[in-house]
Amino acid sequence: MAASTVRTNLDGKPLNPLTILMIGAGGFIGSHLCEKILQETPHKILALDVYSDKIKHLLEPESLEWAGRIQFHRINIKHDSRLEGLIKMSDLTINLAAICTPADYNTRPLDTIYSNFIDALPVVKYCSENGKRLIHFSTCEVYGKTIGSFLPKDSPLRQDPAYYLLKEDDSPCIFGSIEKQRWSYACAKQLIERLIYAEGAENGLEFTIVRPFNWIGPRMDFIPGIDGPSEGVPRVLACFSNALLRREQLKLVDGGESQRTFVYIKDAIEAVLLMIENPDRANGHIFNVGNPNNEVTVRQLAEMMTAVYANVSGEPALEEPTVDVSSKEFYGEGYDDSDKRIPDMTIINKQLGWNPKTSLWDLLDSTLTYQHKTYAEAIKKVISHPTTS
Ligand SMILES: NC(=O)c1ccc[n+]([C@@H]2O[C@H](COP(=O)([O-])OP(=O)(O)OC[C@H]3O[C@@H](n4cnc5c(N)ncnc54)[C@H](O)[C@@H]3O)[C@@H](O)[C@H]2O)c1
Ligand SMILES: O=c1ccn([C@@H]2O[C@H](COP(=O)(O)OP(=O)(O)O[C@H]3OC[C@](O)(CO)[C@H]3O)[C@@H](O)[C@H]2O)c(=O)[nH]1
Repeated sequence: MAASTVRTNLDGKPLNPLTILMIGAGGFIGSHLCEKILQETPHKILALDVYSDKIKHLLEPESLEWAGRIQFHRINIKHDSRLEGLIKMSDLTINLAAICTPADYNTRPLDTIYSNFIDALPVVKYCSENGKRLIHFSTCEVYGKTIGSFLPKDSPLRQDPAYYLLKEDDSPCIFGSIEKQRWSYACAKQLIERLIYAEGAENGLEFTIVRPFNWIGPRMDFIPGIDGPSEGVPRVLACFSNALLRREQLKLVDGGESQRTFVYIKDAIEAVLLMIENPDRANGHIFNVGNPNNEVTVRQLAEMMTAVYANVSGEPALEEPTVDVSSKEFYGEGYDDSDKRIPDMTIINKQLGWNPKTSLWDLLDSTLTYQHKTYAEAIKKVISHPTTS
């Protein structure tokens, strides 16, 4: 961006360049947010993470366009005394750090709870004590299951939005029993939301809470055996991409009946930038960020990805592209699922005027084009020389 352009917020007020501490900057969302901020704003980023692979293109000295506006700090927030100093140096802290892959929730519940609750505590505390603004990333999973999921399958009430639409200020949070450890993540996220809300109410913390609804796009997670562990289980986009790249069947957990709404990462990042630059409109709010128009069952997602990938790669799809697996077999004991996730958009529309733009077909097309370009050759090599991987 041209240094001389005066950037204004939604109310036409000029914006001063901010220093932003981004915790978890090296992850999927963090990498896109860093890119957006560096390309389109004058703000500075203190990028904190234990990994930097996904933002190395932004850190290389050749990227002179934004040299000096991003600084990487390899820090684990679990145990590092530098955290408070970095929060003090910044105008705003954005906390993205988390264990947030469902395969971990029931198999590593302690790590999941520590990561999503205990490790976030000092971040909230230091922001509150030092009068610093916080944007905290929660999740759509705090809603858990819909009210409608408890109705008989053929009940007409299931079609009524009152029984499924997820509203920030209205919907209850409905989790399964304690032995369903799937909900360890959602419960930890809910408690940190409540703590942040209470810090706002009792101590005046300026906060915004983001509830992402299945943001997807390039750089999400990893492809097992290529840039992540061979036995690792990433989120569904990467699981299905991995199967397509390897010409294997896509696994549908419990029949692939669960429903999700997917939003393109680049649309969603626009919403976060509006929150960053419009504190008067964003502070004290919890925002659903998703695309209610992009709802599919997981089975439909698999079918769409199969069709899009055949187009992108030029290779015909398998005759039987999917296979059913039980959740116990795929995720192990203690897995459970959200049945349906449609975000109500009233609050984000009213406060920030944000709407998602990209259709599911278009976002899958650009994402699978990226997956094919990035991984197809590496997968071919691994398949032809399995022992050298
Ligand atoms: N992607 C989505 O659709 C989605 C949906 C719901 C919620 N979220 C939330 O958004 C946030 C970011 O998600 P993402 O998809 O980018 O995940 P991600 O795993 O790609 O990114 C998280 C980053 O945090 C870092 N991190 C974790 N623990 C850390 C620690 N102790 N110290 C320093 N860094 C640490 C990781 O190394 C990683 O780079 C998470 O809080 C997640 O719960 C994301
Ligand atoms: O190979 C697979 C992998 C997954 N599924 C099913 O797809 C559904 C979605 O799974 P996934 O994207 O991995 O995760 P969730 O949507 O359940 O949870 C995420 O939502 C937001 C977030 O908080 C962070 O991203 C995270 O918790 C699900 O039904 C799987 O069972 C499949 O069939 N095959």
